[in-house]
Amino acid sequence: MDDTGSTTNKGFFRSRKRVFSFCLVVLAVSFSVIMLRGQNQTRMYKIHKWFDPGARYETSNVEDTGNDRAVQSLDKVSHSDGGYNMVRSDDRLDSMDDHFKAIPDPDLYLEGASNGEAPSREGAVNTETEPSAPVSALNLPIKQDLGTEGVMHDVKSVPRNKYNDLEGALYPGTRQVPSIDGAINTVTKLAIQRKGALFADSKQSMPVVESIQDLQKMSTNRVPFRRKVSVATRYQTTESFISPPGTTQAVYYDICERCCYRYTTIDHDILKALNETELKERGCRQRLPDAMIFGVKKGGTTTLKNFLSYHPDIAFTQKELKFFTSPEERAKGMAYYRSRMIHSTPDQISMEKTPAYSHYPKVPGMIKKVLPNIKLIIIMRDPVDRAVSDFVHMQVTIAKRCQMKPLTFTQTSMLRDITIPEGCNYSTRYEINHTFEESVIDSTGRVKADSQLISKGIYVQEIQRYLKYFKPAQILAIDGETFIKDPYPAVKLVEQFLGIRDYFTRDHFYYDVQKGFFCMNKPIPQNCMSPAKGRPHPEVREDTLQKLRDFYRPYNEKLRHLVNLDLHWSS
Ligand SMILES: Nc1ncnc2c1ncn2[C@@H]1O[C@H](COP(=O)(O)OS(=O)(=O)O)[C@@H](OP(=O)(O)O)[C@H]1O
Repeated sequence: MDDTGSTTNKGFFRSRKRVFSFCLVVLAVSFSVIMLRGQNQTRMYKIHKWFDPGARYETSNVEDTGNDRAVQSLDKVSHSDGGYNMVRSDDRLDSMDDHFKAIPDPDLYLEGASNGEAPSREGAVNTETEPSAPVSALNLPIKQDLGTEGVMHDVKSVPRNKYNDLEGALYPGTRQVPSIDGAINTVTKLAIQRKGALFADSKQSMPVVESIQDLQKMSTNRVPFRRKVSVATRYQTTESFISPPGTTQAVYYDICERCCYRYTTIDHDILKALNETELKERGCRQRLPDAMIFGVKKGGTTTLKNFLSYHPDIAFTQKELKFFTSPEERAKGMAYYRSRMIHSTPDQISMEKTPAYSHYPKVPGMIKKVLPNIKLIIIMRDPVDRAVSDFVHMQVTIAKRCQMKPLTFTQTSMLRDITIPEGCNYSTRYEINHTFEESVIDSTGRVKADSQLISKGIYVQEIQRYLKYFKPAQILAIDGETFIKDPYPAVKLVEQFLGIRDYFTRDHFYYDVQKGFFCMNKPIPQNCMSPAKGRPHPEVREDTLQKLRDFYRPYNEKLRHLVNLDLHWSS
């Protein structure tokens, strides 16, 4: 044995230096082989993740494009008569901008093309041709049986008059919330027991809630109470602790190691971007959306977005980008659109949500041109509830625009007591009047089918427009009413649909009696939507409700067949 310890090739290995160099070369070669294999495996993972029935990625496409799936897909699509060809081009984003120039502005539909008039109800329904397949043959990938999940429950009306801001205080009326029996599931009970006590807000002199029994009693007796988060509660984060949840300052949770942002609470802007260095380290880039929530307005889109934002495999752009509905935004081009997206890691799905995308007829065609493989999610609720919710939303918006803030609770309890200044009602198509009834029923007693409060509830038409461009398997429809009563099955369905990790568990969610809705308990405890979501609704006259139900019935019936969902509100 020589001084290298080797028994072979004495000539070559006669010095330690040569042995060391040899080892270095071997190491370098092995490392390269491992890296190459690793890359291939990543590609395979992506293919597996995205190749489900209906997705239109091709193996070569995915391998070529690597991590930047959506952006690269732009250069492989060009339109020809009757279809989409795969072509190559170098000026990918710019070339796609040309597509927009050829497409009429979607706003023309809603604001009226030349005479300022919106199309009639018939016109609206027939603006687009019917999808090529008969409606009954379409089978969207959602067949939910959400009733078996354990926390489905009856709904009861309980008073909700405890809001004291403009967002939440319009009406002291009633709202539908789940009954306590069904709502408090085991997980919530445990959470409450673990916390020991919930405290009443001293200002409102509401009772203290100390046990699950107290909670049940109060709910049965319809006693309002507020929860105060204990100031002593701290959560382990790698960030320095700023302030506890429930206070006005945001707390940042650096608990998603592979994300490009820190989490904060739903009341605040819930994702906070990392700094430049951190973004680089984690391979973060802005990417065009792989998936989006495209509707419907007031369907529960924000709650779904917020919940999904906490999934480590999803990077959800928080702001509604409204790119496809705004000519000004589109004029800025695709590179600009991408620059508005949140940073995502190569393994994350990049998402945005703009509910208006479902309501503008030309939008599906535009999306198809630039994002042909996108996965689309629509969440729909009873169109009658949607209309009331939209009415309240519009009143708040008008009030804000007219600088009527701040208003006290009594002032806002009924907007009919407030004189909206001339020129304040900026949206004539909505025809927002003092009462809901005046806004949706005309002087002859008929439903105002042209009003956007009404037309935005014709979901079957909206989905059909998307089905002209996208395969059914690219669209996931969620029943927003079921989602309100229990969000868990819906988020599981989304995970499945997107092909991402099985992350959410039941104990991510709990029913918050004070809020009257489900909130998140994980990864951030007691994380509810802001008062702008779940506003009290006005009482609506029974005959108005009946007219609206009659109006929507045929559309809902068609919708039920189309999406293959058991929509309890459809008949
Ligand atoms: N968990 C939870 N918490 C609070 N609110 C919830 C929740 N789940 C669904 N919702 C319902 O979401 C409705 C608002 O819908 P959107 O977020 O789509 O509205 S918007 O179009 O973005 O303005 C909102 O409508 P309103 O009740 O009229 O405010 C809620 O009913």
